[in-house]
Amino acid sequence: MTQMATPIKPRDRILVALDTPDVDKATALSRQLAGKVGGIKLGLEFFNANGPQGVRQVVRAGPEETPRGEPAKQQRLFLDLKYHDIPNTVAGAVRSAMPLAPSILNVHAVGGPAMMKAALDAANFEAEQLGIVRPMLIAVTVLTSMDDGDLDATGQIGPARDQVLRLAALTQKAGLDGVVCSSHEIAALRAECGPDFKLIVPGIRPAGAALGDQKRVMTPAQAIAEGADFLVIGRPITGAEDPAAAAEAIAADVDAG
Ligand SMILES: O=c1ccn([C@@H]2O[C@H](COP(=O)(O)O)[C@@H](O)[C@H]2O)c(=O)[nH]1
Repeated sequence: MTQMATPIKPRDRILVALDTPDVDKATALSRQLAGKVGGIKLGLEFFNANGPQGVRQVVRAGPEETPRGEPAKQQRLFLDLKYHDIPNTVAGAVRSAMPLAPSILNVHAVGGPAMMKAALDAANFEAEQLGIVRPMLIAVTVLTSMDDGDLDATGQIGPARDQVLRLAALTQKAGLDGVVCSSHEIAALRAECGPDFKLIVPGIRPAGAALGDQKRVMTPAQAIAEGADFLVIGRPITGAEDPAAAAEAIAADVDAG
């Protein structure tokens, strides 16, 4: 059983990537965005600068005022540390991350079945020890910054879509809850892996937004229409002059779609 089994509103499917080393900036963004989107994602840039203590500070930053003065709800957290190491080391990393009570935790699928199973066992064991719900455990397939040519250069067998499907099948067989994929693979993954397999999708760009280093992209409304469970969106929100307004515009678009 994972933390997010109930149906949710489209805007609650948006997780904002707070890619910054600055804990005060991330905290302020988290506070501004609370209630507008479904949660936040903290990754390598933030974690390497601020560690678990920084994560705690940011997730506790709810809206400054709640409608009836009740305590602010903790933000949903995707802890995006993309573990990829030998099974014993990844299991240890998962155990160490669990006290942060993330909603979503991830590994790289290319780490293989034994590594993924070790991560899952560690998450189950530690969740029981801590008396918390196990986070959704997902695996990264092919990074959304890579196209078929980039994949060839690494010696992996492309095209990207085939490699994503292969790694997703491996992930599902290992018992994990879903994958990180691009919007281009959603339809094929739904057909192959079924409706309950979670698809977490970065590489999201509103029409006309700068792609940056992303190569396999789609707009937020299109990706939701394709069937993404969660969208990961960073720079189009955090790089905007008014991040709260940018998040609200994207959320409204997604709700309308
Ligand atoms: O395949 C992947 C896996 C992870 N990411 C992460 O998502 C965000 C995207 O940020 P943008 O600013 O919207 O490009 C970022 O934190 C990546 O580390 C990904 O992009 N692709």
